Amino acid sequence: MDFAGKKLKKLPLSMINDREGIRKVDLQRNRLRDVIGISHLSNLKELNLSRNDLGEFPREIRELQQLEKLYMNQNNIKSIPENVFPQLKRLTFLKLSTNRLTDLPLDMKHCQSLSYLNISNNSLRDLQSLVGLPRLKELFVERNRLEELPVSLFQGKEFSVFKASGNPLRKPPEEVCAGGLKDIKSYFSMLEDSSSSVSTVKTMFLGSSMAGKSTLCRSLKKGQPEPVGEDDRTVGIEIFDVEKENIRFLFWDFAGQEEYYFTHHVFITPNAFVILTVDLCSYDMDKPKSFDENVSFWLKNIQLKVPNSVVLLVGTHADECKDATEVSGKKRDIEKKVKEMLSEWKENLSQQKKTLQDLKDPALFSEQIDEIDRLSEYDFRVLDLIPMDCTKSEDINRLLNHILQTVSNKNTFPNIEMTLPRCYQEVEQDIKKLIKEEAIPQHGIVALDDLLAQLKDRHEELNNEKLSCILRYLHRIGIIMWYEEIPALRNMVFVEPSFLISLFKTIVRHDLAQQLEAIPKNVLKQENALHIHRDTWIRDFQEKATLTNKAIRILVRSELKQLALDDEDLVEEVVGTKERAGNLLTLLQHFEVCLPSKLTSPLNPEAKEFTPDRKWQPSNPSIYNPDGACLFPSFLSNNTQIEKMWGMDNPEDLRVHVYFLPEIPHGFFHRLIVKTCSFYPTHWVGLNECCFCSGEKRVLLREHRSDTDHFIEIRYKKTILFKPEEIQKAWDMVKVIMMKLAVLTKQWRGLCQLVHSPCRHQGCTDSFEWGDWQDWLDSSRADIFNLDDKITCRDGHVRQTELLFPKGPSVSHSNSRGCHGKKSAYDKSK
Ligand SMILES: Nc1nc2c(ncn2[C@@H]2O[C@H](COP(=O)(O)OP(=O)(O)OP(=O)(O)O)[C@@H](O)[C@H]2O)c(=O)[nH]1
Repeated sequence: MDFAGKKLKKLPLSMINDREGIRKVDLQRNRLRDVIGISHLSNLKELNLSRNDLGEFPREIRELQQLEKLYMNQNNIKSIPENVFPQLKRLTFLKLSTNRLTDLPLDMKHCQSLSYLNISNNSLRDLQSLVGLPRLKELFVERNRLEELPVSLFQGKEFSVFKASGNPLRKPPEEVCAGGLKDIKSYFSMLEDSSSSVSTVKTMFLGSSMAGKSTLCRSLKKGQPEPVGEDDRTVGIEIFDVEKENIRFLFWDFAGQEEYYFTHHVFITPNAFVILTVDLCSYDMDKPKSFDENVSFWLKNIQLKVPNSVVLLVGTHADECKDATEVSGKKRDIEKKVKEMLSEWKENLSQQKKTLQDLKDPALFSEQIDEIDRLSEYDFRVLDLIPMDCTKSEDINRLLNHILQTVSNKNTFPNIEMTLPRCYQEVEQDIKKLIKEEAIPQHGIVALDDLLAQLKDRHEELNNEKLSCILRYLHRIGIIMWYEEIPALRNMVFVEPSFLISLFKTIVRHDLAQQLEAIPKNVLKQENALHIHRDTWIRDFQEKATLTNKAIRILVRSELKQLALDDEDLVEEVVGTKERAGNLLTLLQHFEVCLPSKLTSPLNPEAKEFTPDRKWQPSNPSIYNPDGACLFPSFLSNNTQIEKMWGMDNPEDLRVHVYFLPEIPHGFFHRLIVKTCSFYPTHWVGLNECCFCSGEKRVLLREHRSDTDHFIEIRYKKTILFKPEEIQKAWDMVKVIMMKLAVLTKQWRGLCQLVHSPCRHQGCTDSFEWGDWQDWLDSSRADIFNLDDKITCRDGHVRQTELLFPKGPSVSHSNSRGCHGKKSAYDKSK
């Protein structure tokens, strides 16, 4: 029986009276506060009570002895009485996520058949009640308040899924849990031998160029002022390992110049302490731009990426201000503007939620409303500004004490202290020793098998699985880099991250044109290049943001030479050979920093022959071309090429607008381009536009940023779309882009999106809002179009619906449903 979204406050009588017949009831998205009478349905097997207003777990449910599946997610349940679950002997599936549970009943372990349990998004501190559930296979406990997981939960147990992210975990630390079940089990088994408690804090120094980040890092490490020359700009990122009062700090000093922003994103990770450095002397209270560039830009980017960060504001150059009054005035001004910014962000979210809830049928937007709720719950904290003079010892010490105090506060940093098996630290130290003893090359690039073998020599008790688990942990906290998820790099470990970062720096740097200019003649010769080639490389880079693979090879080679590391094998490893791309490009592409520019690769002799009427198999489009080039979209400065290739916009183009809340993160659009263009080899890229082709089909992506709205426009060029198959093809292409967009969005946890189709009438500003569009992305079914369906916008323009939004197979197309502007278009529930 389907009673979903009927605004019910009580169970419908028709349902209760049909006592024995009902097997399955869907009551989701109503306003139920109780379910009195539910026990009459003695044969009920599936009950969906999600998204209601239940404040208590209804005891009556224990009478439903045939119940197999129970959905109680998204209510306000605070506690569950005893003696319910032992009665539900057939219950296999229980979803209790997004409630207010602080405890679970002790007798929960007697729910004998339970195999799926989701209790994510509650306030649970303890999972002891789950120990002993005999059939549990899938367990979700994300975003609770768990500090420890009971070891007995995993003993003799074969979970197929276990998810625990978003908890202040210390035992095992979140970085271990992120490795999955195997890593958790390995961790506990290694913990049995011996353990120790360690406190590690990754501390990220961010802020505009010349603010004083490097000065702070070096001075804090030394415990006294350490001047940095004005021309000693940080390139990329520098890492410092600093131990103070038994707390290990990993200082990450991020370069402040704009050219580096788009690679920083990769290294801004959760569970870190952020120090945002602002030059107080050059800060101008009367110019909003000054606050935007020096404070708000950084805060927004941190908040979008890691929305539960703790940020400490540090105001440097205080000694260069006129007097103490100027310093305190600027401190107050920055703090006030930050507060306004944060409350504006909260207000925007609640306004957006209200807009969705005020729609005629808010149930169609329930997932989007949940997303907004999720964002509102994040606690992004910005601590008061500490003014200082980095050239003064007492200021450095004052800051150091303040940092120590802040990270030791359990309310601010609940999980810096963690319990680790002793071998975790031993393996880390052994890796350092291996480098020192030259058993691992100085650059730290080592084959996984080799590293495992060497570590095993020192730790007979650890097998490969356990060692890999430790390596994964070290990667997650930033001590080594091991990109297991990239097939080409799976067997490669970078035990010296600073070396890898220094390779990044050879290409991603503010003075790249000068670097190219400085390539000496003899080096050019080695690559069979002439001076005139070098001039073209510089021009191509400045005008088209492309850098040829030859130039990349030369730059990296000379960087390696400078580091006294120019052995040929390493060069091959890093910069590649004629047959394959090196590690560096693989990584840059993996992080969506660049993409191979226009394919001019030679014909592939392995390619399948084309036979008419048979589906054609393209040859490998990602073949590496040593004479090719890389395009860095972030370095582009105009859209000239796109304007030529795309031509004029036409109101009849099929259009989708993806709105970003609170805004499009810096670098997002270019990453989307890299992701999408690697899929469509024929493409043109510009500053905030990109256009690509697939056969006759042509699509444009365009980024719009204004003071009020940020959105990405997807535009499918007007073609005559008559037949459902043609329309389907157009939507398929849009779908591919939106899928890439959704994948990318996962990297920014503080982000949510709304999708609109603008009215197709020239000059009309009305638009239609899509319902829970993620369902469309997830579904593999073809959309079904009824070409007679019409929809009317607020301004009275009547349009066929199939060119406004894709539809699920049985969407109601009736105009009488009142699909006017800003109403749901894609109805997932139908
Ligand atoms: N007088 C004074 N000089 C400072 C202070 N802090 C930093 N400086 C100087 O300002 C200059 C820039 O400092 P850096 O630490 O290199 O700045 P940064 O933020 O790391 O800059 P990027 O590397 O470009 O990101 C250096 O010459 C420092 O010595 C301060 O509080 N007072």
